[in-house]
Amino acid sequence: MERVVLITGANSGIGLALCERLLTEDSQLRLCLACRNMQRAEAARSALLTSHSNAHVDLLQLDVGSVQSVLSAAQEVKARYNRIDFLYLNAGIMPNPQLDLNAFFKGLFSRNVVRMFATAEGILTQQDRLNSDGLQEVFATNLFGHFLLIRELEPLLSRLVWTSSSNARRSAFSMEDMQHREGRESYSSSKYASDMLSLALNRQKNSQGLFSSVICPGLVMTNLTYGILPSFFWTLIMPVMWLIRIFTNTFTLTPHNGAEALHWLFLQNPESLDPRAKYHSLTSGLGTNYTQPRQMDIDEGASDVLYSKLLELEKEVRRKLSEENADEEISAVK
Ligand SMILES: NC(=O)C1=CN([C@@H]2O[C@H](COP(=O)(O)OP(=O)(O)OC[C@H]3O[C@@H](n4cnc5c(N)ncnc54)[C@H](OP(=O)(O)O)[C@@H]3O)[C@@H](O)[C@H]2O)C=CC1
Ligand SMILES: CC(C)=CCC[C@@H](C)[C@H]1CC[C@H]2C3=C(CC[C@]12C)[C@@]1(C)CCC(=O)C[C@@H]1CC3
Repeated sequence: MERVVLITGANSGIGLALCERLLTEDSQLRLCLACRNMQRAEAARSALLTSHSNAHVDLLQLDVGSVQSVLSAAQEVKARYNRIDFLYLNAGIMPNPQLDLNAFFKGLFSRNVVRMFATAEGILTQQDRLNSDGLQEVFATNLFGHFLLIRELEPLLSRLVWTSSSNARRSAFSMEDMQHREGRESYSSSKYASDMLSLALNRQKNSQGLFSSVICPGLVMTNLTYGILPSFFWTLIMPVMWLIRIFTNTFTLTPHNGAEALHWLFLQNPESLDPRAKYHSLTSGLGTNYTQPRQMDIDEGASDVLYSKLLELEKEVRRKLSEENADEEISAVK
């Protein structure tokens, strides 16, 4: 039977590499690339069809950072498919990243140097802003848009896979400020929230046959990392990065390597997976790829609280949207 796989943020980086890997694994697959920019989505589709000429590759317009776009895209998915075998929640942003060079050089000479290279703990901040739905942009894109998509498509779904990060950190997240309006680590906070949400979804939905997993792709050269340092600089320090890889294995560096855990999960029986584990894509010093589960630092109770808060926010945004639509209808009649 033809399996249907929907991937958000599939037009570049890790998402596009995953598409390549999945088509190599199963040429009968129906892939749906859910992207906000249709020109880039078309280019990704053409690239995939060049290497897999008989592949079934569909495109879907989806801006996960916009409530209206998620709701419209979900309607379109329901009209097109009667089930989604895998939903990869991969789209993500890190706007205006700032590297704290002082902390970086201090970290280089500390006991935590390996941890710093693996997680970027203490050396990276971002500047977030409100989007047109009145939500924090990073929260809306990396977490809430995906949550809404899951809620809309729930009856069609069986497997969810989140592209999280080693940068997800408990101390960056606050339940009182889940959108991270106050701090400067919105990326870390949103990724920690996705880890929590995955656990909560497993607790609430496994009995109904829905399973969620989280992965970390390692440090990968993509548009996201080129936003932190320019691509020529990364190319310049590539020999140093290969050296660091010997000590951490988290410097996967290429999108193909970064997609290792996403691909590996595609081959696993969901019941054999650990809901409290994050599955890491790792690459050894000799260039061998493998997947390793590592326990996440999460409370089950807190994950349930986050789930309830997201349901509340969902109600609020739906109410706001229907009020706005009603206002528009009234002014159209006038
Ligand atoms: N690169 C790395 O080292 C790491 C990356 N990650 C995670 O991996 C995931 C993929 O990122 P990566 O491949 O690195 O970076 P890219 O920037 O190459 O890919 C991000 C993808 O997400 C899409 N996207 C962004 N915002 C939206 C939106 N509002 N609606 C729909 N699609 C959107 C982008 O589309 P567009 O082209 O339109 O911008 C792009 O296709 C992210 O979740 C990221 O946080 C995690 C750990 C490390
Ligand atoms: C010599 C050398 C390799 C310098 C690079 C220093 C930093 C720019 C990187 C060190 C750890 C990196 C890292 C990320 C970005 C780049 C670093 C801060 C991520 C935050 C990218 C996105 C993620 O989701 C996790 C990554 C963790 C490690």
